[in-house]
Amino acid sequence: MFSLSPIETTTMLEPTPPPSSPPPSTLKDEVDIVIPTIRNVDFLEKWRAFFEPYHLIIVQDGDPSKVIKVPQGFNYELYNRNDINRILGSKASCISIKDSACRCFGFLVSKKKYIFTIDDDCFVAKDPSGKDINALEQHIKNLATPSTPYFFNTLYDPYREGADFVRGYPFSLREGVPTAVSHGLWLNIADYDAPTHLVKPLDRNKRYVDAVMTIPRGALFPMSGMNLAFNRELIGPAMYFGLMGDSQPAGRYASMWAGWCVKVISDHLGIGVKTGVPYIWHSKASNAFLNLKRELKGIFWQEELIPFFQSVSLSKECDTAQKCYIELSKQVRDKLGKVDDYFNKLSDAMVTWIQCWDELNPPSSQSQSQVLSLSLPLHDDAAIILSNGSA
Ligand SMILES: O=c1ccn([C@@H]2O[C@H](COP(=O)(O)OP(=O)(O)O[C@H]3O[C@@H](CO)[C@H](O)[C@H]3O)[C@@H](O)[C@H]2O)c(=O)[nH]1
Ligand SMILES: [Mn+2]
Repeated sequence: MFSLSPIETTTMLEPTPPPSSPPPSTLKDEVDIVIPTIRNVDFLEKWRAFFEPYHLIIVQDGDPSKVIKVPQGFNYELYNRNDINRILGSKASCISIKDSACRCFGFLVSKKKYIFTIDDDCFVAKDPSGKDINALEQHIKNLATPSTPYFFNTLYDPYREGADFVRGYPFSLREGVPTAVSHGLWLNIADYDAPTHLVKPLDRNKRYVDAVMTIPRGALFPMSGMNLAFNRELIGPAMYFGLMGDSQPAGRYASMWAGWCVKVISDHLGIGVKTGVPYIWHSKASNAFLNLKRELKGIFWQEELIPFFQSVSLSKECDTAQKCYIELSKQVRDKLGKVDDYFNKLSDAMVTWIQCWDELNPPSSQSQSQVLSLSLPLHDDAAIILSNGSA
């Protein structure tokens, strides 16, 4: 068994004026904010009004002897590489080094229902009216309301204020399904790949689209870890960010890999993935030339990975995210191992990740719901799709 003892846990050091609208106490106890960092986390000062009531899990990448300065008044745990090695032992090899993928260690050690993960160069954005966007609050709203993966609502998220299901939307599908993931977006520097950044270095995203939509069942999407929230109890075991960075052939595909696994598993379990608001302000692009080197293999591999994920089918016995993930890891080895030996290693790392997950989150502590047996009054078409078990 692992023993968790982060090198630093701080409590509120000095009374600070409460944020304008403090979260309900229950909610504050249901969310961990996970931040991967290889620098300081001064950016938290800009988020204080929204983040201070919450617990932070800071995953320090790079040199563990470097002291990461955290602004006073935040309640946080900080884990560096020494902690990861101490807590996971030989299994620590599944947590990437020198890549933002290390953030998934924070998902592993959290005990909360919801995770919000954000990069340390992401700041509070303003909506078109000039109001600061409380990204965390919007993510929780997205996660707390159902998704509609089986039938697209053209007025987008029907559960948002001022919206609803449009005419022709089957009433048998209006209950929706639980939401596993809320994928937020970015103003200023969008999460582009290196080639796009290289050819469009001056591109800045100024377009604020006030919409949230469920990504339809069967559709994949390129998940970014920059501004992301999820229900840890529903899909946490599938949120592994893979083997990236140091001594790995690819980098900067961590969140995409996780997103493809999460989406096929969410489709199988009958839970939803939303994308859209909230926006954050992404302040800087990392070095596009270095990123091109890191991404190169991934750019070629993804042309083989997408057909693989589009063809994934999971057995009916897979009624939890863990079981789905283990079955998926076998398919990765069988079908992607021939693309590159890296995928055999990744398949093993997926199994190691689940072992870590189960050891740090023993079933008694997990209120992970078994697959949501689709008790929905399903429309015939959707029922037919489901009975084929096709993703
Ligand atoms: O070796 C590293 C490098 C970075 N980090 C931390 O990860 C995030 C993202 O880093 P950064 O903002 O420098 O890179 P971006 O290109 O803007 O990030 C996007 O690409 C993905 C990188 O793989 C990332 O998920 C996307 O958001 C920061 O918090 C860095 O401090 C790290 O931990 N280790
Ligand atoms: Mn960034």
